[in-house]
Amino acid sequence: MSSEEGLSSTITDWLFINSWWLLLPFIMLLVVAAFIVAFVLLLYMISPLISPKPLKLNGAHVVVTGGSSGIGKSIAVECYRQGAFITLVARDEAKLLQAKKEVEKFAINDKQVVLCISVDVSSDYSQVESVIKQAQEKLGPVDMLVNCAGLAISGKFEDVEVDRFKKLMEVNYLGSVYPTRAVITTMKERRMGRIMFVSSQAGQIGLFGYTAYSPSKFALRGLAESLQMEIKPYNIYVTVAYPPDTETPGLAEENKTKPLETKLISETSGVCQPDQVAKIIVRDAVQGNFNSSVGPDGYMLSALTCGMSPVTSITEGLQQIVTMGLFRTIALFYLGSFDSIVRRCMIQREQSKAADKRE
Ligand SMILES: NC(=O)C1=CN([C@@H]2O[C@H](COP(=O)(O)OP(=O)(O)OC[C@H]3O[C@@H](n4cnc5c(N)ncnc54)[C@H](OP(=O)(O)O)[C@@H]3O)[C@@H](O)[C@H]2O)C=CC1
Ligand SMILES: CCCCCCCCCCCCCCCC(=O)[C@@H](N)CO
Repeated sequence: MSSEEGLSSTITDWLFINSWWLLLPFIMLLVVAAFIVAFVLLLYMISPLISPKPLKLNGAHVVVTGGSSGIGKSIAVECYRQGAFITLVARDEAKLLQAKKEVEKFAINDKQVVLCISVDVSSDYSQVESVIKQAQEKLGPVDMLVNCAGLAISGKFEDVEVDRFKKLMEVNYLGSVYPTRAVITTMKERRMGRIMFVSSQAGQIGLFGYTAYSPSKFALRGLAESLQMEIKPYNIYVTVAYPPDTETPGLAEENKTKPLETKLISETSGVCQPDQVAKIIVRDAVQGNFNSSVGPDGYMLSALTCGMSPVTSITEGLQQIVTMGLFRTIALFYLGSFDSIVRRCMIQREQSKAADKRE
């Protein structure tokens, strides 16, 4: 008996099986597992090649549209706290000045400046272009553009005035295209920059009451994906943020006319504070992440709706691969519960209408 046969018979004796061939499936499984581990390790080794270098906010020029209120103002504060120079863009001058004072409280050195510019980002491209030019002359080329100016209107499809559909596309979509168009050439020349679009969880999923709002936020994703493919070789990174309901003057205004269904469905992912949302968004933009989500529901929604969006870290890609099926399963339950909210509200409405008639 050769020593090899001796070894295999020892193993087979030990495992109480009569032929080592029976071990073959396990050996194959081990080999496959080893390959997967090696593949993942290799991916991590090349990950510095695909992840962008973080942007230094200290001394950078950050333009925030919609920076006079809510999420935009919190983003401005967060960047200012990290040493950035800020240009706030919005229409109302009084609100701009008030916001400037609030942001200035968070200075970390005496060189920092907050500039205010009053313009409607959605109406006339040449106006937007000229104010961005002014801002660049005063504070230098834009390192990061935050497109946060936006408006939310909710209501049943037939209740929303027809002109509101156009208005929302103008402010939420074109109002992001114009400032981006005004900074992109300089960014490409400098081969650096960050562009952020503030979409919404309602830009990842269409919901009752958001027939006018959701499309304007979905549009940003299409813009962001296309633009990112064009400008990645120029070292410019795009981030799309998908916040849930956030306690801002904008949300208070929207809530005045929000259908009950929309309220109940939105409650699923709760209400956030603007400072908390801003911290996450700014961190993701600095790191150059394409996707920025808030909270566990936000995380699941983003993994589930990643589609063909660019991937900015190996971990993110692996998480998407592993979790997608599971999250779709969970999503089916959510969808079922949303449908039942809508059905219950309809029945209730009809009952109260019938009661009104009887009186
Ligand atoms: N709050 C929320 O629940 C959520 C909000 N979002 C999105 O985040 C963004 C900010 O929302 P939020 O902070 O609630 O909004 P706010 O209403 O609190 O602030 C909106 C800001 O945008 C400015 N703005 C509006 N229209 C224009 C315009 N045409 N041109 C220039 N500036 C304009 C406003 O200033 P002025 O009116 O003076 O121009 C203000 O500074 C929006 O895009 C919104 O859709 C996304 C998810 C959740
Ligand atoms: C695995 C699947 C998980 C699914 C979770 C689904 C959660 C849906 C909640 C959607 C909330 C929409 C908030 C819109 C906020 C907004 O943009 C306006 N408030 C602006 O003012």
